[in-house]
Amino acid sequence: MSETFVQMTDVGKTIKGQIIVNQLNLKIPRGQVVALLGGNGAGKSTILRMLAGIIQPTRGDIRVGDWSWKENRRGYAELIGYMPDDYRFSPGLTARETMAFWAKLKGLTAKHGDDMLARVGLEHTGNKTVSSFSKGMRQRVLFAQVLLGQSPLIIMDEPTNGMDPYWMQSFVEMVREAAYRGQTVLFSTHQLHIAEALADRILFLKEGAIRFEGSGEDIRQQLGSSGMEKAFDYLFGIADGPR
Ligand SMILES: Nc1ncnc2c1ncn2[C@@H]1O[C@H](COP(=O)(O)OP(=O)(O)OP(=O)(O)O)[C@@H](O)[C@H]1O
Repeated sequence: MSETFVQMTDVGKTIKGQIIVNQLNLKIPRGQVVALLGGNGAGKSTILRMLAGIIQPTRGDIRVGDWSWKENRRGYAELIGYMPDDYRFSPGLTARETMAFWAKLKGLTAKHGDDMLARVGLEHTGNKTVSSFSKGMRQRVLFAQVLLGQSPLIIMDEPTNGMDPYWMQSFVEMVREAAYRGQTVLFSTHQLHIAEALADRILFLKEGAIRFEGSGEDIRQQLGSSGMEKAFDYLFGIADGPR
């Protein structure tokens, strides 16, 4: 797991004069699962959106595989599956129609869409409109979408938001399988146990910068059994930081 697949070099994002992301440097090897943690407004979604090519950095460079977005937008986009944190589904479309649409965009058949819907346990509700689904069910549709086409890089913004414990566990297993197949995964979460269960590497963000990082094991070794909570307390300024 040594080949760098994602590289962010001196990446910054300023919006309306406010620095949102500050000189971010990050290398992610192929097949690594990385969790982004941080309080509200820490910059997680902004970083994920820049990586997904939805917004552009104000400065610095982002490369995924052989491409940067500036050099080859199409080549770059083809490497990426993105699960946004808020997605407005087309009101009249069923889950199957929605998946068929996304499958077509990726050059796949409607059958691929159906198969993926079954993987997230929604085969029996596929003919209902997605707008009638609960939050957790909508998240599972979005997760099915991100798994379509086995993109080399999967980017997910708070993917387990609203998922019940059973589907959180299934989510963890499916993401692990994806990483085992060599897909690289970057996701944000507020759920410390999901980050610990899933990520090879956890990045703690504050004010658009990485303040602390390591594996779940590293964090426990440095900070004891409640290491994740301690690191989080540090982020919120409640305790002294990890040294
Ligand atoms: N388009 C925008 N216009 C103005 N400010 C923005 C814009 N996008 C992001 N911001 C600001 O950037 C900061 C980081 O936002 P971001 O959504 O990246 O945080 P986050 O870590 O994902 O937060 P949360 O955990 O609440 O989802 C916030 O202060 C936010 O208000």
